[in-house]
Amino acid sequence: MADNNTNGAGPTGGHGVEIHLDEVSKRYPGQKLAAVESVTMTIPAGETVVLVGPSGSGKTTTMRMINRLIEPTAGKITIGGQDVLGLDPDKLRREIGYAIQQTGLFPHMTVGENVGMVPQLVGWNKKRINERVDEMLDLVGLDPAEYRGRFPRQLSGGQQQRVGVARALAANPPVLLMDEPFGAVDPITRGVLQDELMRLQADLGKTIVFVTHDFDEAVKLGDRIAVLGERSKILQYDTPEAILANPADDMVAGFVGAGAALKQLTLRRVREIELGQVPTATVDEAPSALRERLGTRRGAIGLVLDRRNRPLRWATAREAGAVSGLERAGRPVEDSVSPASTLQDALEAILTDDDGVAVVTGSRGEYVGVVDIDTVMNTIKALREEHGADEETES
Ligand SMILES: Nc1ncnc2c1ncn2[C@@H]1O[C@H](COP(=O)(O)OP(=O)(O)OP(=O)(O)O)[C@@H](O)[C@H]1O
Repeated sequence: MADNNTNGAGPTGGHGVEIHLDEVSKRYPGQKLAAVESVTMTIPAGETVVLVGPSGSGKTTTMRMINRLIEPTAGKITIGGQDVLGLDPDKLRREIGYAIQQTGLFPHMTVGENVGMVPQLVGWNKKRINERVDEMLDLVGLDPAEYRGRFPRQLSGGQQQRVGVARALAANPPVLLMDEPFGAVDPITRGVLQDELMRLQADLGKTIVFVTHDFDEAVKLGDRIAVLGERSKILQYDTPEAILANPADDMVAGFVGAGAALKQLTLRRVREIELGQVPTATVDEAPSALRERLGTRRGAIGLVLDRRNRPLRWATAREAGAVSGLERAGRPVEDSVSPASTLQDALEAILTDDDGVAVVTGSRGEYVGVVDIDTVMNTIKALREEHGADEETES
């Protein structure tokens, strides 16, 4: 918004800009205590920052002051260096995408008219609006021909949320404010919508401020999370990894909830850790070859690979010794994970494997390495150390 996009940006416009809150407060008329008290934070350009905190902590109030749906009582807010209090509020709001749980769609307007509303307000011509509407509906996974002419009540909850996101993005704003946008849909649809938002954001690079009271949603979507306490006091503002590894205090720990260590595993990919290796042999080799590579270590297992290096079977030295051909040795490899899998997926595979090992395969299904429980435990430990958790407990 700062620079070039006042009439709706072209394809390269609309990239995120920094938002800065400087000692921003809000006291509602007639209230003794402020709803938001002296919040200072910087939301970096192009990042998704999630505000989480208990009900009534002031998340929505804080967010709505950014587009001046609520006027701050004190403090300063800048977007891309521009002081928002110096801007015309209507113009400001057209340049900031806004998506909310209740979708805010106008019931008497079609999906197309809802999505095209802001572009129309800022004066785009009809052709450009129509093209943009179709492009946006496509982007959020709704077939324009089918949905453009429908009314909101003719859509499912998840589809309405998609339209809400399409509308928020229509004028290509650099900043997107999202207030529990997926709060009203079932958990499966919610997961799908979260994935879609992440995919969109990877391409669009907006600055997104996202409010939720669901910490898992915050971990999934946030580049950073601000955990807010009463009156929007910032209890911790950091990456999901850092907050999970080392919550700043008991309040944050309580909010993070049980299973913080397990949640960390959703943030790490198999490709980021050092894989283990097991002895291998191809099906064409003699069983003795695998037996020799496995040596005499008890419980050691190896992999039989096919001619294209894809894992076929797990076998111990003894199992290799009991067959005339490796294609029948041991037991089949049931499952594998990829370098892009999360460590949580890997842990799942480890726990369901008889020998507690997950095999990792590359894009052509070829053997790359293995992950076992020790690797996963060491990763959790390293994460804790990286984020200073141990120093803290010692001091
Ligand atoms: N219009 C208003 N007038 C007076 N008080 C208000 C108004 N809007 C919000 N509040 C109060 O301000 C505080 C913060 O509310 P806010 O909606 O920002 O919290 P929140 O963290 O978004 O909560 P939730 O998760 O329940 O939506 C609450 O104590 C609320 O009662």
